[in-house]
Amino acid sequence: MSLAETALPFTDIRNLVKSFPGADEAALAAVRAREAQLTKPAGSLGRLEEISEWVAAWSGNARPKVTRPLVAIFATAHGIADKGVSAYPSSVNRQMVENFAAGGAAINQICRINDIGLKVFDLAVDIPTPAITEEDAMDEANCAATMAYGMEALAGGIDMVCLGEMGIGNTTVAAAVLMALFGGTAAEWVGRGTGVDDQGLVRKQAAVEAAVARLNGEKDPLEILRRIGGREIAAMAGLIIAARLQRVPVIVDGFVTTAAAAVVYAMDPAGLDHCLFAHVSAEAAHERALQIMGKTALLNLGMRLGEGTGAALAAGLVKAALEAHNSMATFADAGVSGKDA
Ligand SMILES: Cc1cc2ncn([C@H]3O[C@H](COP(=O)(O)O)[C@@H](O)[C@H]3O)c2cc1C
Ligand SMILES: O=C(O)c1cccnc1
Repeated sequence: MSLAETALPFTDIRNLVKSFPGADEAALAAVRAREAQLTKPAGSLGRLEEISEWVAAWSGNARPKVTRPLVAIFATAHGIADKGVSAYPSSVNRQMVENFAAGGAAINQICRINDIGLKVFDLAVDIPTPAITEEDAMDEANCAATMAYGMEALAGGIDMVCLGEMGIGNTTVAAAVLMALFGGTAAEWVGRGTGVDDQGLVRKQAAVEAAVARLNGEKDPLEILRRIGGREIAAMAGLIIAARLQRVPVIVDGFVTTAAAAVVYAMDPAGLDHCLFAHVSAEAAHERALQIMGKTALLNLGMRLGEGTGAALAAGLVKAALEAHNSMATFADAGVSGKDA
């Protein structure tokens, strides 16, 4: 299918968000009932128990399983990268796409060890979107088409999806989107990304301020995404929306993927209930975004890579949680004494 055929205008996307299903309460209750029977002290698997409940609630399976997990990496280029806001050049984007294909990136190793599929989606990786300090990144048709393209990552029976991205300059774009959505100052949203020096940080802050100023107070989340976002952020926002409708749990990675999630959150504060936040990135403002949305990340490993690496690590824990839930013996099966028996 061509992008033009799959393109949705923003009104259609708003309607999709309005039709979001809630949690599957029956599946959730079934998991809680089984959890209570398993041979361990009640609650002793901590957040692993919550993970089993979360997969059940959002996949609609009383015996939650993940058999086809995928890391979807959206790769693109940003005009803003030419303004000295990243420690690396945009040529890295295509080189990393080739590295993903050759199996040489960090994400390849984490996917292999956790038996997770990996697909890279090329969002015109050699054609940067205009610098958001000066021009809108996308027009509506393009932004909606890119969101629709992101939705296609669920094709082929994917039953859990991890968000990943590659796009030099995208921590600047993510900071601009988050500031426009949630307020605050550029200094509060900007961090060192790939490792910019102090002067780079000042340039980044100025770029975020200029991009947000261009919006003249625009608060519509899709307009913010279109005007000062980027293609990978649009595709990931689309994927989060499609996953909710198709009952596929989503694992959000770090700062950049959280900016995509924040667009959906701003449209519907319950719209991320099917998303697990994998880790707190070392990118300073990530924790701030999580706090605003009331999310508690699973891991804190000091990582600041992107590519979906944190999400893929969390996916390994999800698999472990589900294996424990589904394969442990019950007190009755194993003849183990229950509490105070
Ligand atoms: C070799 C390399 C591999 C990467 N993999 C992810 N990123 C990460 O760094 C970029 C964002 O940081 P900034 O906003 O500072 O450019 C994104 O491409 C992100 O995915 C990488 C960056 C580099 C250099
Ligand atoms: O947390 C992230 O997503 C991140 C941080 C630094 C560079 N790229 C991505």
